[in-house]
Amino acid sequence: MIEVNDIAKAFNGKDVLKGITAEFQKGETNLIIGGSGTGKSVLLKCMIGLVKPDKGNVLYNGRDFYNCDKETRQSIRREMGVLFQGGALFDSKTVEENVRFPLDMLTDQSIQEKQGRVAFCLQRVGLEAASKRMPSEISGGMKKRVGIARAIVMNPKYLFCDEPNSGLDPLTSVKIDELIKEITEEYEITTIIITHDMNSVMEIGQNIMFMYEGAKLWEGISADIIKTDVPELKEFLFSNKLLREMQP
Ligand SMILES: Nc1ncnc2c1ncn2[C@@H]1O[C@H](COP(=O)(O)OP(=O)(O)OP(=O)(O)O)[C@@H](O)[C@H]1O
Repeated sequence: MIEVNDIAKAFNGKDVLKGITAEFQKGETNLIIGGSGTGKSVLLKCMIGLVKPDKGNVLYNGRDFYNCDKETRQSIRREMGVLFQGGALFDSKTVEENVRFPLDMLTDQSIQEKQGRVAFCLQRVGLEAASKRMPSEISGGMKKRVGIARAIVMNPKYLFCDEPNSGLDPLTSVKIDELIKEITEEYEITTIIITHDMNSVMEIGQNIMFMYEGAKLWEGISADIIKTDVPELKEFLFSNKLLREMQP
């Protein structure tokens, strides 16, 4: 479980996060939704240590990420997997080398152990046949799969995905969502996904948090979201024509 307590952050005097408190459960796909510029990415960066919050704390299974010793912080970091927007693959490395990269950087495993783990992860995302290809030779959906394989190669307890569906067609998006949800449940990972994709909200929104101007305005499950009374959330949701037609 990840607990975020009263996280605040300002840039150049502008409050970007205004005291966010939330819990994200193990084995669930936790979604963070909201319009552009509402602070979703900054919150995620505060959680993974890329941006230091001005106030508040983040607890990883009770361990306070910003108020712990160096060794504890290092071990929490090793328990995190991140799927970056756009995949962030190294163009000059093969699929297999991209997935192996965290193992090369962070472990002293033998080459056989690393190859075994990489083969397992590539097989898990259905890409074993593409291991020797270069990123330029594979599709956008396959690149996301490589990103997922790399994000899970260290066997993470926590998985962070920044807009995993961006740039994908609807069918491929659904497949990526399903893969992330399956992996989350199978390995009991606490997964946090930033998304704009309303299909993801409805299909894999086991816990959804809606942000507006740096604050949390709503949280709940997908079955309840379209019954919301929060005007800002209604406006966000029902800008989507399909959902407008489903509006109760
Ligand atoms: N390093 C930074 N320095 C200054 N301002 C920043 C920095 N990072 C983010 N911001 C500002 O913080 C606000 C929130 O940005 P953030 O990227 O979290 O939005 P978002 O909700 O993820 O939006 P989107 O959905 O468009 O990605 C924006 O106004 C952005 O310009």
